Amino acid sequence: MEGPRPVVLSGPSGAGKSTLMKMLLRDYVGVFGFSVSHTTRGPRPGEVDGKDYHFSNREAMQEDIDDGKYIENAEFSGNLYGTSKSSVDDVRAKGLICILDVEIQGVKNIKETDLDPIYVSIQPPSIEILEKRLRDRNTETEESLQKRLEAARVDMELSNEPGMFDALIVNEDLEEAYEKLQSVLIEEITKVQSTKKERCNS
Ligand SMILES: Nc1ncnc2c1ncn2[C@@H]1O[C@H](COP(=O)(O)OP(=O)(O)OP(=O)(O)O)[C@@H](O)[C@H]1O
Ligand SMILES: Nc1nc2c(ncn2[C@@H]2O[C@H](COP(=O)(O)O)[C@@H](O)[C@H]2O)c(=O)[nH]1
Repeated sequence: MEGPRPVVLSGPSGAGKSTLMKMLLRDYVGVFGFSVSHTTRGPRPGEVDGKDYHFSNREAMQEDIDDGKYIENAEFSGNLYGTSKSSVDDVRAKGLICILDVEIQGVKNIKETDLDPIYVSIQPPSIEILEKRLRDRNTETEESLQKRLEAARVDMELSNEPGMFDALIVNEDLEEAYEKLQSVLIEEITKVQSTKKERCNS
């Protein structure tokens, strides 16, 4: 498909991916679009079906995975997560930079496809700070928090492998991390903004 390159945002749960992505969507209306994933985990308070996730069940998701409707899928902390082809196509068809928020197995799976995104890893300053952020977010049970911290340790190691990511951003100060993220994506942002301007002027 023609158009701007998608962006894969990855990194440990609690590192700040959603926070940074929401900042991009807020500041660049008509430039970015979020690929809404499917998951078997239950919604958190305030999460909206079809906006934050397509909340599903394992049987339905597995059937669609088997039917080839997903670009990638992975098991994370006891739940199934996946990116459907239609979620990405819907965003790309509008000429927007499609943002995919996926864990590390999803990154590896996407590398086997022809999507050709920009790969960005958002990392916490330390595992201790990550734990504090996850606890303060108040979304996890002790069991799921421990699973996420274990997955975070694996992620923090794998993310440093050469060639895994185009950019690694440590999210210590939020504004500084956001500045870095914008600078990594500036070429694609400018492309979309120029196309929009040309359309307005013609
Ligand atoms: N730079 C920062 N300093 C302090 N707190 C932060 C920072 N960035 C994000 N947070 C907070 O940390 C928590 C985790 O952030 P967020 O939910 O964006 O992480 P995430 O990577 O999207 O997690 P998940 O993968 O579980 O969805 C949130 O409560 C958020 O407000
Ligand atoms: N491989 C995929 N990973 C995904 C997808 N959507 C989200 N995620 C990742 O799951 C964890 C947990 O998310 P949470 O919302 O339960 O906190 C996080 O690391 C996300 O990046 C997906 O479609 N595929």
